[in-house]
Amino acid sequence: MAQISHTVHVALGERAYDILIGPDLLDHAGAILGEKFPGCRYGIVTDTEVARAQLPRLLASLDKAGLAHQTITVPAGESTKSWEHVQIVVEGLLAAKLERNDLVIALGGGVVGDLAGFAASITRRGMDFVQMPTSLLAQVDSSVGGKTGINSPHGKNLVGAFHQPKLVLADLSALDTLSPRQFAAGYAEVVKYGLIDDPEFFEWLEANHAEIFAGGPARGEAIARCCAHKARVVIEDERETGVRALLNLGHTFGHALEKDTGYSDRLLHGEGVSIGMVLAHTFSNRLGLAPGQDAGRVAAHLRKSGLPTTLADIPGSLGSTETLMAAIAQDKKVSRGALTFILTRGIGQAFIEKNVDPAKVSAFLEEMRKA
Ligand SMILES: NC(=O)c1ccc[n+]([C@@H]2O[C@H](COP(=O)([O-])OP(=O)(O)OC[C@H]3O[C@@H](n4cnc5c(N)ncnc54)[C@H](O)[C@@H]3O)[C@@H](O)[C@H]2O)c1
Ligand SMILES: O=C(O)C(=O)C[C@@H](O)[C@H](O)[C@H](O)COP(=O)(O)O
Ligand SMILES: [Zn+2]
Repeated sequence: MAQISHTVHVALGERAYDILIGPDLLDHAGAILGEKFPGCRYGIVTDTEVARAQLPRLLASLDKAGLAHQTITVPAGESTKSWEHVQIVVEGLLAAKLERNDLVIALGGGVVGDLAGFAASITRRGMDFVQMPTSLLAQVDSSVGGKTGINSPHGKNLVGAFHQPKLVLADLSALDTLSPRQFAAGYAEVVKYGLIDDPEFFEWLEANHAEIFAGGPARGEAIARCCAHKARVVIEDERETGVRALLNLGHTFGHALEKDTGYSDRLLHGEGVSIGMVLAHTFSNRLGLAPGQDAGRVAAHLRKSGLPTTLADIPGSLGSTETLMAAIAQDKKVSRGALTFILTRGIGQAFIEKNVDPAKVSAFLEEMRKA
């Protein structure tokens, strides 16, 4: 029997699903899927590193349950979120003769989840999929909420679809093979939930982050709290017409930096979010909205967790401020040409600010480059 330590329900009417969290879910995935989706065959999408570290557990459990499956393996890393790999995944699903009512499994981090989810959304005009997140980032954020897609040379996540999974299985023991740098990157998105509107959670993280990193019971609790937070927001605003934009705290800056560094190992998504959240707090302070000590406290906690917090922490040289501003101008929150930022009045008091003056953003970035 699978041990399920937490269940979070995402109540989206006919698109509702559960997030199951537990220590050994990949070993029981076959039994869980066989009962929930009788008769289905499975197209597993994973990357080279996860294929080595975690795929054998999933394959063994599907075989034990007698479920038919084919695996499509893509290269690990952010550059795999590309048109080229959408084509490879879609053609792989078709070559495996998976039918519209079969299921795609995304086994991996956010890259595999976003890519496989998008491929599922367009294959045979829409196949269902199951998220099996194996990175901390994917367990607390990307596997939940239905944003899928790829990057473009024009910007981050500019191509995609809203496509909710049918089920999320978050196996806590999968995190045992994740590198410390990747774990820390995922932790930035954990901190994000506290900074948006839950100052008590941020305080709890300050007190418990060592146990979360060490793999104690606080880890599962943190993951469940993040999923519950994200589920609440997604239920209220599935397609980001309003409050869901709060989940983008730190991302306008972060995405521009990811594009500038070529979607490479120079800056992981969570690292960009870490720097972006510090910039969002500091910018809010410069605009007279938030106390300076809050930005300092946020930066101190992220730094203590092994994350970069300043532009100078990014290895190599950055493009010009104009280049960064051009990337920011392609952000999906831009409306009628006006910039939207998630700003804050302090820890746990984020808000959506429309019509932010680009000249102020540009001057702020100039200041931060010299800091
Ligand atoms: N859809 C959303 O709502 C959403 C939310 C947040 C982030 N994202 C996206 O998610 C992506 C980042 O996700 P990520 O941080 O998981 O990156 P990732 O998918 O690249 O995974 C990180 C690295 O860790 C490896 N890995 C993953 N699980 C492992 C395991 N258990 N053992 C060993 N290695 C493992 C992967 O192979 C990869 O090299 C970005 O593209 C970001 O834009 C999407
Ligand atoms: O789910 C959301 O909504 C988020 O904004 C979560 C983010 O952590 C995530 O990085 C998301 O992919 C960013 O969305 P985007 O719309 O700015 O591409
Ligand atoms: Zn993110």
